[in-house]
This record gives sequence, structure tokens and C-alpha cells, in this order.
Amino acid sequence: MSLISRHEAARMLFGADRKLHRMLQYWAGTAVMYTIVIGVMFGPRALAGEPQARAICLYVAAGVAVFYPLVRIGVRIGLAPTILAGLQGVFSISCHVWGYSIAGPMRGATLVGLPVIVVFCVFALRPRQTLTLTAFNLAVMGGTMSWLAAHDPVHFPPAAEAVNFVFVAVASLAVTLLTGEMSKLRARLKTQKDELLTALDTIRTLATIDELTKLTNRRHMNELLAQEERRRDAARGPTCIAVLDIDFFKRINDSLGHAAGDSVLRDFAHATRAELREGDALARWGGEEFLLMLPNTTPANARAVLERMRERVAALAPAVEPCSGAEHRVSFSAGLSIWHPDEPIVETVNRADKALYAAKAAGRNRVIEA
Ligand SMILES: Nc1nc2c(ncn2[C@@H]2O[C@H](COP(=O)(O)OP(=O)(O)OP(=O)(O)O)[C@@H](O)[C@H]2O)c(=O)[nH]1
Repeated sequence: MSLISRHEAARMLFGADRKLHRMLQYWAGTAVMYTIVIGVMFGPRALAGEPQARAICLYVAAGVAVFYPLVRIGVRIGLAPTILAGLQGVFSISCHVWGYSIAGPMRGATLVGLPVIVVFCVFALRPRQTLTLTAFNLAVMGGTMSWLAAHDPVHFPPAAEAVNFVFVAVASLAVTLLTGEMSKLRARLKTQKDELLTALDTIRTLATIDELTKLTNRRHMNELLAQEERRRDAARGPTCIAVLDIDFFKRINDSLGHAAGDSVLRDFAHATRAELREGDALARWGGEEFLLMLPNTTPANARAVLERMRERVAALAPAVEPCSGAEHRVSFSAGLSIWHPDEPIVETVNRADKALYAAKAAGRNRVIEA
């Protein structure tokens, strides 16, 4: 039989999920605390056969055992941590109150643990909920102390009980207020973290995406080109570069206005993007000019992609002048070049750019290879 590593054992006991792991670590921490405290206070008496001591030892052991699967199931079914923390808090209070009533002269020691319960709940409960738990804690403890002082004043002198109560009330309230501040601080930190993540996301988008067309922007395309250059791999197929430019775009702008021009740019981006595979990149290179990078693509295949793009663009609804009803069909010209591995990739882009000029000079709405 193979021995399991400490890491695997911890994974089995605490699970792989980070949240579950954290909650079960708290559970383990409290289990160890209970074992020590109950063991020291009631262990010898339980071993001596005293029924009350045995009963509380069993109660605590059963409670600790029940909470382990409860936490695991709770996290799996999405039970609010508040409910789990509340249940553990109430269980803890019942242990303390019971322990206090049967601990004899040592009972003062059990009071130390009451404020600790609140500390353990701080990560799951909101300040108001923590305050409610403390109020419940003091009501149960105060009620028990009063009852004990009234029914057994010899063992529970009223004056001593009153002092004990004041002590536990002051300590619990102080801890509750402090943990409340901690909770607020945590909530503020969480909000700030969320805001920072959103801001980071926006910055990342702004840095890589063209706002109008939602295509890759020039800055990011330059990074992709450099990346492709670094990755230079003879075993892979060739990389093709194309520069695309919308024909007579100025006319659309001049006769229909800038907003209509923007709308054509968006439609053009949408239509051409539909022909991209994973790994291809299409960027708005500037104005009405676009740069296409097709890794692992032969020039024949790249030409076929550009032809399909031309068909899609030709199928776009024409921009219509409202007064004259004149139609402006959208088309583009493109220059295509293949990247030679010994050539800086910017040179390949320049060659594609020159081929684009040739396509424009040859009458537009066509693809010319460099
Ligand atoms: N609406 C809009 N127009 C833009 C944008 N960027 C550049 N332009 C316009 O695009 C037009 C480009 O015109 P030209 O460079 O003369 O080219 P063209 O009219 O397309 O002619 P050819 O390229 O020779 O076919 C100019 O009028 C620019 O103002 C933009 O973001 N939105």
C-alpha cells in the first residue's frame, strides 16, 4: 500500500476548494481548542465516571464531529457561511453555558471562551449579526447565572455571579465592537479590491481593444507581431500579413456624416471578423485601415480568406444618402504579403502596404499580392 503524502492527506481532509479549505481549517482549530479545554476541565472527572462530565465530553465530541460534514455539505450546496457560523456560535455558547453550570469552582475559566466565539465568527458574520450573537450569548449566560444564583446560592453566590456576568458582558461587548470594526474594514477592502479588478479590466481592454470597432488596436497588434516574430518556427506553415483599406471611405463620411462612417467601420469589422480562425488577428491599424495576420496559412489560403471577407463586406447593406437616395456600397482593397523568416516582420507589413497601394491604383475592390 502506498503511503499518502501530507499534501494529499490535507487535500482529503480539507478539500481542494479554497473556501472549503479555509472553513475546515477554522473547524480544525476550534476542534483542537475544544479538545484541550474540555479535556482539561472535564477529562479527569469523565474518566472517574462522573455522568455530567461524561455527558458534556460526549456532547462536545458529537458537535465537533457533526460540524465537519455540515461544513463540507454546506459549502457544496452553497449554504450561506452566516448560517454555518451562526449554528457553530450557538453550539459553542451552549457548551460554555453547560460547562459553566457544572464546572464547580473552576467555572470562571469557561467565561474566557465566550468572547473568543465572537472572534471566530468575525469572518462570516456582519457587524449586526455579531452583535445579535453577543446579545444571545449574554442573555443565555445571564439567564443561567441568575437561575443558578436563585436556586443554589451556596455554590453560586449572587454577588460572585453578578461580578462574573459584568466581566463577561464587558469583555464580550468590547470584542464585538472591535470585531465589528474589523468586519467593516474587511468589507471596505473587498469593495476596493473589486473596484481595482474592474479598473484593471477596463485598462486591459483600453490597452488592447479599439473602442469603435472592438477589434484589436494598433498597439496590441504590434505586440502580436513581435510575439509572432519571436515564435519564428520553421516547422510551422508560413505567416501571411494583409493590409485592408475601405474604398472611398471619405465619400461616405462627406456625404452621410461621421456617425454613418463610424457605423460602416463597425459593420466592416463585424463582417471581416466572422472569417477569422483562432490564432488569426485582425486589428484596426488606423482610420479605415486594418491589419490582418494569419499564422500558419499559405498565401493561397490567405487570398481565399480575403476573398470571403470581400464577399461578406459586399453583402453589407449599402449606406444610403437620405436626400438623394444615392447608395454607397462598401468594398475594400488589400495588399497581401508572406513573411519570410529572415525578414523583420515590419518589412512584411510595409510590403503588404505597398501592395495595397497597387490594389488601389489598379481600380480598388481587389487583393494584390506583394
Ligand atoms: N467616420 C470615421 N471616419 C474616419 C475615422 N478615421 C478616419 N476617418 C476618415 O476616413 C477617411 C479616409 O479617407 P482617404 O484616406 O482619403 O481614403 P478613402 O476616401 O477611403 O479613399 P481610398 O482609400 O483611396 O479608397 C477620411 O475622411 C478620415 O477622416 C473614424 O474613426 N471614423
